[in-house]
Parts: sequence; structure tokens; C-alpha cells
Amino acid sequence: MSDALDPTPYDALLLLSFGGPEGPDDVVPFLENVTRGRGIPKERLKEVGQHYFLFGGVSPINDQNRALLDVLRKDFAEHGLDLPVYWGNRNWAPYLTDTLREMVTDGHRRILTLATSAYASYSGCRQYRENLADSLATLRAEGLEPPRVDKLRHYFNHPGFVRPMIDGVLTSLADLPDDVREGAHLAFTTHSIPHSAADTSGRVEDHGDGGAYVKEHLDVARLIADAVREETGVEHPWQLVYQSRSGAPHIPWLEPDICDHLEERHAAGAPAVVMVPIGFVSDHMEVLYDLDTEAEAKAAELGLEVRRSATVGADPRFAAAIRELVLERAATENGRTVTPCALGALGASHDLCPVGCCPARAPKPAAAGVDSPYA
Ligand SMILES: CC1=C(CCC(=O)O)c2cc3nc(cc4[nH]c(cc5[nH]c(cc1n2)c(C)c5CCC(=O)O)c(CCC(=O)O)c4C)C(CCC(=O)O)=C3C
Ligand SMILES: [Fe+2]
Repeated sequence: MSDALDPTPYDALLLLSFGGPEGPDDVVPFLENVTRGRGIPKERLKEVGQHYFLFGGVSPINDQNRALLDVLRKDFAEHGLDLPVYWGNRNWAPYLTDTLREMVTDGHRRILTLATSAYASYSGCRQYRENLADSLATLRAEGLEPPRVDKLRHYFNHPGFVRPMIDGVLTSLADLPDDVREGAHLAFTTHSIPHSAADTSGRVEDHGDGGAYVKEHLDVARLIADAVREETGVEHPWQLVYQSRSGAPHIPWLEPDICDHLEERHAAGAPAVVMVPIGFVSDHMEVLYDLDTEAEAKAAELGLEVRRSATVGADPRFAAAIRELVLERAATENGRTVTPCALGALGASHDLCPVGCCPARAPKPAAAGVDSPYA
């Protein structure tokens, strides 16, 4: 026998992501998939379409996911973890339903899912679970026996997610001109969501006042700010801010927006700001457009020095973290007691979303939770 790592009961890993257009002709159908039935103003869709056209109609997210698949497969092979890795998306090819069908056809019955969203929220968690339930229902309607699908816990506070971001901030600080480095502020940024979605994010006991979504982001921001202070000996002022807002103007979403924040920091005398996109796992369009294009232009207009620190992307430490999370969950499923790995004040997130976690406005079946209609 070798000392191969044992992922049983799991027989495959599914990388589940958002999806994005791969060329100009894909942009409008992609946006229709994303916004089906969600009342996003037409003006906003036209604007978001333009962001994609600026980049040739290609979202960076697909190549990011391909890079992550490569590094995961390499890490698993190097560590003797025999677990095939598949990839499916919510909004564009390869579509989740097609990937799940392929997995079933290949004989997989116990699937563990890695979603490319690290935090609790309807958009980042339950919506993916609803997509899984929809796809399983489709397979059942086709006469296939649905596999059992579980989902890895939220990994926002896993060292393999946090440490690469700490290094990213240190690199961005080092890249600033000497005369502004010490006074630089840190703007930790994530996707804005409606107050109503934030306040009901996470478990019922986390609801209210920004919910688990805000608590989790604040915990990661504090961890990074503390580590940066320890490393540099400088206390950089920091704040959690938001970006990529959509929805009707009269509905409250999390604020301040990164661009307003840059203006406000500049007016308050900050010489430089490092934008730290802790809400994003890789360089999505939100990062390349909303930060690197729009926020950078705002900073240039203000004459404010800004840098944008790296997302985790395909960092080998992130791949190693996923391997550890897979083995941790496999051990738990096998009835072994494990100490889950997590930094910060909140502790490891739950394995199985409880009833009432990140509720939808209109209840729909969701897989991979306590209330899953699938075993
Ligand atoms: C919390 C969160 C994440 C992080 C978790 C995760 O990663 O899953 C995320 C990720 C992403 N969101 C993305 C794209 C879009 N999100 C939209 C709309 C919305 N997102 C929301 C929230 C989130 N979104 C919300 C509350 C809306 C409003 C309406 C709705 O509830 O649907 C729209 C519609 C137009 C617009 O309003 O912008 C688009 C095009 C892409 C792909 C980017 C690329 O191509 O690189 C990614 C990774
Ligand atoms: Fe989004």
C-alpha cells in the first residue's frame, strides 16, 4: 500500500463557478442568463455589456478557472490524492447540468463541490445550491439517478486563502512610491449586495446588521491588516468598502462604494490607497473593470496613488487549501473527529447549510444543505 490520501466517500470534485462570455456574440446571451427574472435595470445591463466589450467580449473568469483546474489537478497528483476534478458553471458553458450529466455517466455517485465564492450570501452560496438542485432535477427527469452532491464549507478564513492576499498587500505596498507608502490606507473591497440580502446572510443566528456576509469580510480584513502591521511595523488605516452595485437606486445596497471611498480618503489627506479585493477569488471582470479600470481612473483624476493587490487565483497555496478541505470533509463524513483549519475570530464555517441559511426571496429547492430534497 502507498500512503495515498483517501477522499472516500467522495469520488469526484466539481469546480462550480459563475461562467462568463468567451467572445462578443456571447455577451448578451450571458447577461440574459445571469439576470433572468431579477429585475436588473436595462441601463445597467447595457453598461455591464460594455465592460465585457472593452475586453473583446471575453470574461477573464474562464481562463482563471482553467488555471485553477490545472493547479488543483497538479496538487492532487503530487500528493497522491486520486480524485478527478470537473468544471461546471451557473451562467455559461461548460454548463453545470452538462458537467453533472458527464460525471454521472462516468460513474460518480458522491460529488464534492468547490464553489468559487468564499463567503456566505444568497448570491455566493444558496444560489449555487439552487442551481445544483435544478441540475439534479433535470438529470432525474432524463431518467438518470441523481448523485449525492455536497459542498465544501466557506473558506474565507482558511490560511490558504488569506495568506496569499497578505503577500499581495505587501507587494502592493512595496510597489508604492517611498514618500506615500507609510501613509497608505487599505481599502478591503467586495461585491455590494442589497442590505436585505446582507442582513439575512449566513445562519439564522447570524442575521441582522450585515449578517454573516459583513462579519466574514470584516474578519478577513482584520486578519490581513494585522498581518501587514506585524510585517511592516506600520499601522495602515483600513476600511471595508463595496463595489459593482446594480439594482434600482431606491433599494439600499452595502456602501460606501470604492470610488466614493477614494474621493473621501483623498479629501481626508490619505496619500495612497491599496485596494484589496478580498471578496473575489480571482481576477473577475469586477476586478479588471470596476477596480483596475473605473477606480483607477477615479484615482488618476484625484491625483491619488492607488495599487490593486492580487486575488488568490491559482496560487498553489490555495490548491493545497482545497486539498486539505476535501480531506477534512471526507474525514468528517467518515465519522472521524477533525479540527477544521481556520484563522480569525469566527471559526470554521458549517459543512452543511442549515435551514434558513441565506434565504431566497422566493423559496426554491436547494441541494447540499440540511433541507436538500436530494439524499
Ligand atoms: C456576492 C456576489 C458575488 C461573489 C460571489 C461569487 O463569486 O459568486 C458575485 C460574483 C460575480 N458576479 C458576476 C457577474 C455579474 N453579477 C451580476 C449581478 C449581481 N451579482 C451579485 C452578487 C455577487 N456577484 C448581485 C447581488 C447581483 C445583482 C443581481 C443578482 O442577484 O443577480 C451581473 C448582472 C449585471 C450587474 O448588475 O452587474 C453580472 C454580469 C461574476 C462574473 C464576472 C466575470 O465575468 O468575470 C462574478 C464572479
Ligand atoms: Fe455578481
